[in-house]
Amino acid sequence: MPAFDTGACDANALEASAIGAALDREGFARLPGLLDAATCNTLIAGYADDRLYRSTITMARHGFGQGEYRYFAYPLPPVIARLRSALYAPLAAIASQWNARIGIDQPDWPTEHAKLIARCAAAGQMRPTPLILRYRPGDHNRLHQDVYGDLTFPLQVIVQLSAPGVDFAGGELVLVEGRARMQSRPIVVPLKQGDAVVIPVRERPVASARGWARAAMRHGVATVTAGERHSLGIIFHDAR
Ligand SMILES: O=C(O)CCC(=O)C(=O)O
Ligand SMILES: [Fe+2]
Repeated sequence: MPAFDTGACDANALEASAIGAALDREGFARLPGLLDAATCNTLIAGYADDRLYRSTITMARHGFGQGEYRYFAYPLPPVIARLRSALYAPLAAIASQWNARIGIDQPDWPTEHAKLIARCAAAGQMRPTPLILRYRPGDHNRLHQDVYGDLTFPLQVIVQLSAPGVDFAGGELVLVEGRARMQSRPIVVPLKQGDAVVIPVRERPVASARGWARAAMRHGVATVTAGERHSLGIIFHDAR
């Protein structure tokens, strides 16, 4: 079993107010250097270890794009379990603020991740959603939203595990923002190895002339043109 508990996450990166401000300004918030290179490489090496996963998805079979991803099984590798609960706290504060602005999803969000998981279980959502993705040349991820049941926590995190320009080329993370009566806006998120990004799962509040409006958000990955790209997805709600 790889040594998953070596990676520390940078607590300074987890300021709710800074993350919230970046989301408001750009539609995403980068968390630079969330994982060190050794932890990224250990997670990549773990892609081959069947014992870590509950299922493997061939994206082309479902019209999701081309490539493969694997959902981690419970218990999650310690570094992922720690990241999921450490990241949740500041994001729950932002999610509650978004509720006040545009009233999405739940009336309130628990402050601890374990309580969100209990709420998911009560709604019949009991399967873990953190996943690792693997893209090879020609692979890509079509624009989508990671909704896994009625209970959808509105923010998620993606970690770039491979080194762009070294391990792979192409494969840019792309967000598309849709607003009423406007053309869609493309957003490319620049990420280095170990960087993470916080993105809205389905929508986010945007300031408009008449108060807060909703912007619909989808994300995907452009075609990988060379090498191999791995990423880690941390979704906070569990799946049906
Ligand atoms: O590979 C990526 O960067 C995107 C992964 C993704 O869609 C997700 O984590 O939800
Ligand atoms: Fe996704």
